[in-house]
Amino acid sequence: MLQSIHVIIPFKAREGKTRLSSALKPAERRLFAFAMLRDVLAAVFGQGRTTILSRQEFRAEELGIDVEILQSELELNDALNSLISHQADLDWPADILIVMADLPLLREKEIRGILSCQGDVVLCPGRGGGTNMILIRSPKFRTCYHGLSFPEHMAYARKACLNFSVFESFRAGCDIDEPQDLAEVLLHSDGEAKKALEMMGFSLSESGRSIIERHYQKAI
Ligand SMILES: Nc1nc2c(ncn2[C@@H]2O[C@H](COP(=O)(O)OP(=O)(O)OP(=O)(O)O)[C@@H](O)[C@H]2O)c(=O)[nH]1
Ligand SMILES: C[C@H](OP(=O)(O)O)C(=O)O
Repeated sequence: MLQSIHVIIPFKAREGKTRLSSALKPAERRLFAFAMLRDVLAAVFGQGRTTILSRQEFRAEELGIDVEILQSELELNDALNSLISHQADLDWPADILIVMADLPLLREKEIRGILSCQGDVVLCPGRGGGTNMILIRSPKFRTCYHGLSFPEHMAYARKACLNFSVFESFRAGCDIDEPQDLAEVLLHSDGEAKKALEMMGFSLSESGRSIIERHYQKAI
């Protein structure tokens, strides 16, 4: 029988996506972060219990989707590892799939893809050495996000004598961190994040000087 899955989506409702500051104002970054979160929620829909692990409180109406929200002021790893420890204390009723909230290119196909991989742990690398998704089947695993987390997660699994595999995917590997990443949203997605960028005046460039350009700055 297939093990059930508990999807956990870490999210910062405020002060997030600061690396986009040169392209988006604070209110635009918040709007865009919520739009990317909606795209991720659409990709994981139907896979199992889903929890948004939010650093800050936010009104469910702002998201506009009925989903469990767990607010924790703990740092990312402390919050996640507390949830993993709790799952272990409950004799592991479900595997845990951690999916970052800044993956707007994600589709159900990538979620099915990581779930089909073997191993006590399945790691999905992001660009620049990060880890965009982690499927955890063992209560012995703990996260070590930030910096070069992908090699650090592999090292952790080895040290804990856990079998791990790597799920490589263009879409799942495309986390939106820097202004140049915004082009990927316009090029490869049709979801809420793309609509948000277009509403804010972004489009693919016809000039060839840059991939995207901004025709206007609509007050939001
Ligand atoms: N719950 C929670 N989520 C976090 C935390 N830090 C990052 N995240 C989320 O994890 C995902 C990937 O993290 P980052 O790419 O570093 O996101 P970020 O911190 O908003 O980006 P920068 O400010 O540009 O570093 C994003 O969806 C964030 O919302 C945290 O401390 N707590
Ligand atoms: C959370 C962090 O995201 P990044 O800062 O690499 O985008 C990571 O993947 O370790």
